[in-house]
Amino acid sequence: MLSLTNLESWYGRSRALNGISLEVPEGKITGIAGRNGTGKTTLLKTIMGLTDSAKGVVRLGGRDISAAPTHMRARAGIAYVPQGRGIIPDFTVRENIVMGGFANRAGKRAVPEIVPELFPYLAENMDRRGGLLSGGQQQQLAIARALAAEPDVVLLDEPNEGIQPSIVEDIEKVILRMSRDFGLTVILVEQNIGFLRRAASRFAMLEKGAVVEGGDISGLTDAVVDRHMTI
Ligand SMILES: Nc1ncnc2c1ncn2[C@@H]1O[C@H](COP(=O)(O)OP(=O)(O)OP(=O)(O)O)[C@@H](O)[C@H]1O
Repeated sequence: MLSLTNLESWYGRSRALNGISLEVPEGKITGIAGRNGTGKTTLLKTIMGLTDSAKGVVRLGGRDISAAPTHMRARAGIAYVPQGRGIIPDFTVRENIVMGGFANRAGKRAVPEIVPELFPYLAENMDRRGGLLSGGQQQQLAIARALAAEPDVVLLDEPNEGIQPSIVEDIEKVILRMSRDFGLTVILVEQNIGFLRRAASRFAMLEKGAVVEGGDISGLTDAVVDRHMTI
């Protein structure tokens, strides 16, 4: 279980999270929603220790990792798939995936066995340069790289943003399988409310760096969406 208590987070002197507390159930998908600029990405970055400074407590399986540097959080079992994917264009598909193995607790530096089943395109194009892949294929690559760490928790930041519709469905299936078949705990930042309702068991709606609504996914009603997401 990942548990966040009173998280505050800063970029320089500007505070972007204002005391977020969230219990993230194990093996389930927790959805994070909210308008642009409300702190969704910052929440994921703060869990990874990637903002300039932070306060509050991040616990993973009961262990307080709030003071741990990013690579130790990765080693503790949290993998981050950032918005914009962050793949290395000059590395091959294989090299990009294996890079994720730096945080593998069993010391494995390999393409996970599950990759061919989840991502047939990647399996068939292991020697292709990452930069030659389409946006959707790069998103798949970023997820495969996260899985190379064999994490317990995966943080996904708008995995379907800017991706051609034909691949969106494939990526959604993979996200669902992460929790249903592999028992991974997932935090999913997602603007597509339909997918959030299908995939997540719990949600948190953010406004100005704070949780304004949250709980069981059944509480993510049209009224809540209208109140906090329409512009
Ligand atoms: N690197 C940064 N330096 C300074 N301020 C930042 C930085 N990144 C984000 N912010 C600010 O922090 C606040 C939260 O931004 P964040 O990116 O977390 O929002 P978001 O909900 O993920 O938005 P989006 O949907 O646009 O990705 C915003 O006010 C934003 O301007």
